Amino acid sequence: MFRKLCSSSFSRSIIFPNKPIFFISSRSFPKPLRHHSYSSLKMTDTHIPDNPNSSSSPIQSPTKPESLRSLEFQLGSSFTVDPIIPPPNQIIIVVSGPSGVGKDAVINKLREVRQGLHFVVTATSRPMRPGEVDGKDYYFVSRDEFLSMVENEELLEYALVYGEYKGIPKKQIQEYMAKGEDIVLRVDIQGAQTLRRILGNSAVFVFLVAESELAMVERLIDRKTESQEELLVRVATAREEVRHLKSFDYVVVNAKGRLDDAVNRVESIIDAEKSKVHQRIVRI
Ligand SMILES: Nc1ncnc2c1ncn2[C@@H]1O[C@H](COP(=O)(O)OP(=O)(O)OP(=O)(O)O)[C@@H](O)[C@H]1O
Repeated sequence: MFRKLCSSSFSRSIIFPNKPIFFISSRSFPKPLRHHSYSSLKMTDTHIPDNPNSSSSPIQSPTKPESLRSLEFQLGSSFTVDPIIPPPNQIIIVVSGPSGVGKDAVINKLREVRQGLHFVVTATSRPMRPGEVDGKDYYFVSRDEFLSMVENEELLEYALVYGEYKGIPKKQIQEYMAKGEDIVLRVDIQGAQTLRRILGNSAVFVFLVAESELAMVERLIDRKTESQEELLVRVATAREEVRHLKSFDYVVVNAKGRLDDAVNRVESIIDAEKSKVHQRIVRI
């Protein structure tokens, strides 16, 4: 019996909780047929028109516009193409980790593979390294210029790192967020700690680690940008810095030869943040 109801002309009638039953006509707007509520309806109450040829004639189902009109009529409002949820908020993602774990390498790759991100260019008083470009890798400024930026409160945060100043220009973040872009900040652990105090939970903090201490030290040696004394300071500092992991939201392992995996992981974090029901709200 039930199968007969479903497969016969019954399928042309629409049953809706607490709403009248309609028959869909291809020509006219649906009119109420009976005033049954769904809960009071019994199978035996249902109007099943006799159709002796039901096995041979094709089932006539309502067209899509008819079905939509009928649903709108019963619900008492039209369907709109407006998004069901608002677009996700822009995020600030802070990528940090000890010296030599591959922060620059991960960020440079992320820049290649992901649209809609603005990578904040940090201002620094340190001299340019071979191959670095002013305005791309850093804004290279003199010590005096840097200190005047501090005085004018142009920096979100700044620090003295290995004897040189580094700071994040506020204006750059505000400008790109206004354009709808997400912001990526690349900072050392000290900078991340300060940013956590300033931004709280409004930003996403990612801690990059190498697969082992040895791997990290080898990467620094291979990079050939530090003297032996500088290497000693960086490696000793890195040992201490791993203890700050707990104040981060995510950790990503950047293993030797697996840079793409680390970048994919960072992308997944961005996607997860964008899918959150309770979005972070950035306040600068
Ligand atoms: N997954 C990886 N596999 C192999 N080498 C890597 C990987 N990631 C980074 N490197 C290399 O390790 C070295 C250190 O990386 P990078 O300069 O990106 O580190 P960093 O965290 O930005 O360091 P710092 O904080 O000192 O600037 C670079 O020579 C880089 O090319």
